[in-house]
Amino acid sequence: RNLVLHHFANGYSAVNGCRQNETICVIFIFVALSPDFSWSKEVQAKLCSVFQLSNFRPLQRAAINLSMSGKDLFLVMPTGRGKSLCYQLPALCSKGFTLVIAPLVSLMEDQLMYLKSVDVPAVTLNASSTKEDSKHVLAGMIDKNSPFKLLYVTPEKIAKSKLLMSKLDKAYNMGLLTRIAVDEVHCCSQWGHDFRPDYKLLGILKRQFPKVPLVGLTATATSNVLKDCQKILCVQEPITLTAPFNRPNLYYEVRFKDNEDCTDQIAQMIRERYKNQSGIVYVFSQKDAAAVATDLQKKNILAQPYHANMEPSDKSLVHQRWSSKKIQVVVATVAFGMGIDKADVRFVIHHTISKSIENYYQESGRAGRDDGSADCIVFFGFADIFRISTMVVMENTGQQKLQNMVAYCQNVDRCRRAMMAIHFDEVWNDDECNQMCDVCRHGNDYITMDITKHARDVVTIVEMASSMDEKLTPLKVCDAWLGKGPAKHRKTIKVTSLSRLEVESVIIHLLLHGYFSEDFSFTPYTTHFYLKLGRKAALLKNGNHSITMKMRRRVMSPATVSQSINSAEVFIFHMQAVPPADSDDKKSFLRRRTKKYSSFIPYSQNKSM
Ligand SMILES: Nc1ncnc2c1ncn2[C@@H]1O[C@H](COP(=O)(O)OP(=O)(O)OP(=O)(O)O)[C@@H](O)[C@H]1O
Repeated sequence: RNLVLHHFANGYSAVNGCRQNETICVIFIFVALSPDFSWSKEVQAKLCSVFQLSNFRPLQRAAINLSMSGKDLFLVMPTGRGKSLCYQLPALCSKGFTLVIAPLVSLMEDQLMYLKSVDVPAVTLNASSTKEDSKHVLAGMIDKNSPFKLLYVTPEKIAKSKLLMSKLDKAYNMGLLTRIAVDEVHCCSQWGHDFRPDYKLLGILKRQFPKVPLVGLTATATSNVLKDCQKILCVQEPITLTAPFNRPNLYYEVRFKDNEDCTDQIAQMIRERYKNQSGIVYVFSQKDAAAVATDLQKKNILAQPYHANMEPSDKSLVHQRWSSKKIQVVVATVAFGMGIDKADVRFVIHHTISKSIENYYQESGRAGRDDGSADCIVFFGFADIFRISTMVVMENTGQQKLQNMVAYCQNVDRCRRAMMAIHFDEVWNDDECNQMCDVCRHGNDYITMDITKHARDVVTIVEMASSMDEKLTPLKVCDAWLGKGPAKHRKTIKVTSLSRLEVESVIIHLLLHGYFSEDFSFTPYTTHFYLKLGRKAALLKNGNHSITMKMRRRVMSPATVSQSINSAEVFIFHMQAVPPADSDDKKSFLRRRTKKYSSFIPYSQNKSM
């Protein structure tokens, strides 16, 4: 047991979400790490001769051995680490065939193309299969000589095709249905980031074929999501293998959008820093995909849009052109995702924040699959928060997940990996980041501000509006506070001296901490987001209540920096010099220095790669 724990402690693997006795689970995995099973020689030989790989990556051997020995398994492994091998190799080393459930036809086609290239017989049954193909596949399922080793189907097919279920039944009774693999298993759970209703019906597989081992694969699932998947799939006591979530080669950074459009900045980065390198720019909507791609093209960048509303042939053309480096950048909505297996993606830039940390981890994880360094940069814009908030308004935990993503972006003092680790139930030691996030690299780039007075002022604006039966969008609150609102309000409002970015940061802080909350209003065509007083707003009536927030120096105007004169660390960290004793000199000294902060060199350009 100590040996196993030592192995885990060194990052090779981890176990969680196990309902079994932990010791038994650990022993299973310990045993599974052994290279001495009856199938081990064949597995090793086919790894080299068929898949042309020389070694297993962490957890692959354990997953394959557990699956070969008939255990039900959940495998949580970061995107691009080689989950597919964990069911493809066992399929090849067993009699009969493995049934693979995958969410997208395009994903299956990519897999089939790959398997064909390595001579592994695999077929698919989906809505676009011809009659002839379907007939051939259905006959093959009950052929003792198994003409294929893997059968890919969509969950819809399982739910809708009685013919398929009856053939599976026959194959089961003949002992030919050897294994079931459920790819992107988190799609079963409504709590996951990509729920698909047809996945909910997959419990039928374990109920009908209880003796067939099932492996569920995903790149991102919290233990709660996995528990939900276990229930939905009717799997009694699966072993869960969780690879460490960390991708040490990815550099995480958040940049503030200081005006609504950050496309110029993105274009500059692509032309200079990422010259001739492949990447993805994720955007919020189909309209944004087209607009940003056009903007980049105008700047002589080979970019093309990709979104769900395009013809399938156009989508695969963009994918192919990008994979073969005919274009440099895909400007995509989240529709460009599952099944993207390009190894040398050097940057994933989010033009708009993702709707949750899980989504962000997954989307940004498409960078650096070859283990080379890659950048994951997200542009954090005030207005985007509310666009996304109205989009996820019907989702169960949509607002909470979005708030976590916003907190990730607003954060200035915690390692970004540490923030992600919380979502994957991992304990993270910040030292291990190795300065591969903007916070760890520029850790002291923030000031703690007392924002109590500011909070009172802005809360009063919303309170006043509400007493006049007026609803204010967050943008209107900003404008009003900056003295730019309708003339009738100006006399009563205490205009702030904060800059626009500071105003936005304070409002976000108050929203995240319950001083404001969201107030949605629905019309037949759209959903509006208004700010209303939150559960903690009343605390501000108490003279002793105070609120502090940490803010990046770069975001702060000279006025604010000098307001937070308590920030002796400003002098120590940045100036490495003793500030003038005289307070006027001190202020002008600060002003000079702050000017410098606002012209910070972008982080990723600052790093040596
Ligand atoms: N042991 C290995 N050694 C080297 N490369 C490997 C190994 N196993 C898998 N790979 C390669 O890693 C790449 C990603 O594999 P795969 O598509 O299975 O990842 P994945 O974990 O399923 O990712 P996703 O979550 O995006 O579906 C493939 O190109 C595959 O050939």
